[in-house]
Amino acid sequence: MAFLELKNVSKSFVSSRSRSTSLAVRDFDLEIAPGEFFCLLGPSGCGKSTVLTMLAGFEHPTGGEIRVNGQPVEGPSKDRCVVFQGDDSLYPWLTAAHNVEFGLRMAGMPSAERRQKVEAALGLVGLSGQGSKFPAELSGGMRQRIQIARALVIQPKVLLMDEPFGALDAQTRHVMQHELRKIWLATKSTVVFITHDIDEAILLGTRVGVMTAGPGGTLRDVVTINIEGERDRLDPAYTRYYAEVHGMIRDEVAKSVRAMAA
Ligand SMILES: Nc1ncnc2c1ncn2[C@@H]1O[C@H](COP(=O)(O)OP(=O)(O)OP(=O)(O)O)[C@@H](O)[C@H]1O
Repeated sequence: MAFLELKNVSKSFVSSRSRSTSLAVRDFDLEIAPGEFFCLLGPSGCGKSTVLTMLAGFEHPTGGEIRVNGQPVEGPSKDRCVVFQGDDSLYPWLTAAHNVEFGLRMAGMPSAERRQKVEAALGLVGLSGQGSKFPAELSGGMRQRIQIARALVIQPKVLLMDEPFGALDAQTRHVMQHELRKIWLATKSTVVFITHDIDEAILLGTRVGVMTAGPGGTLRDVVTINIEGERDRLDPAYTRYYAEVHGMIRDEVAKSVRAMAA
């Protein structure tokens, strides 16, 4: 059963200065089942973030249709939570726990229930006992985990993540990938995850979608990653998937280089 559906979706932007139109995404068709972890890869500028912002309801398709649980997406919803790259969106004047709690407070949840949920969310991201610290007292990786906890605590039906680990150093990134995989195995939320990193996509995704080069990228192929449980870069299956996806990305990058040179 499809939970997220993108049917023949296109998106054009009109420049406010020149009034010219540029195509960001074209004829994008995809169905995502509940509980999937779908990773979207593609060359820079192919339209990955545009797909995500349309799923979030921040932008509207100029063609086609997007449905979540059978309902057309008409705008943002608390059922679809977005985590962006970096940690700029935390409130610096609130503690980590109060940042995580913010959405629950806005929803009017009683304080005892809020505290319990915040503690559980901090535990899920490996930050139990760190709730009284302010963002400035935490490392970049910890701040990013607070962002993820803030999204998880409201138990959204869909978690939309746009390169959430893009700004982290390699070591922290590996730790965060491992933790996100564990969180997803425990919660089985529906996740759409944008990344540039083939390794990250294969470590995390149940399926990996590869987009064609932009401008006006579309979905080229989807690879199902059949590796259960924790994933390991030394697993021969990992290497096979890596080679398959890498081949597709290499072709697409070569096409975009040729198009730029023409
Ligand atoms: N708000 C906007 N207004 C005008 N053009 C936009 C807007 N957002 C995106 N674009 C254009 O749409 C195209 C796709 O951009 P998008 O950010 O979705 O690509 P991407 O695959 O996420 O890129 P990257 O991997 O570099 O982050 C680009 O040509 C970009 O300039």
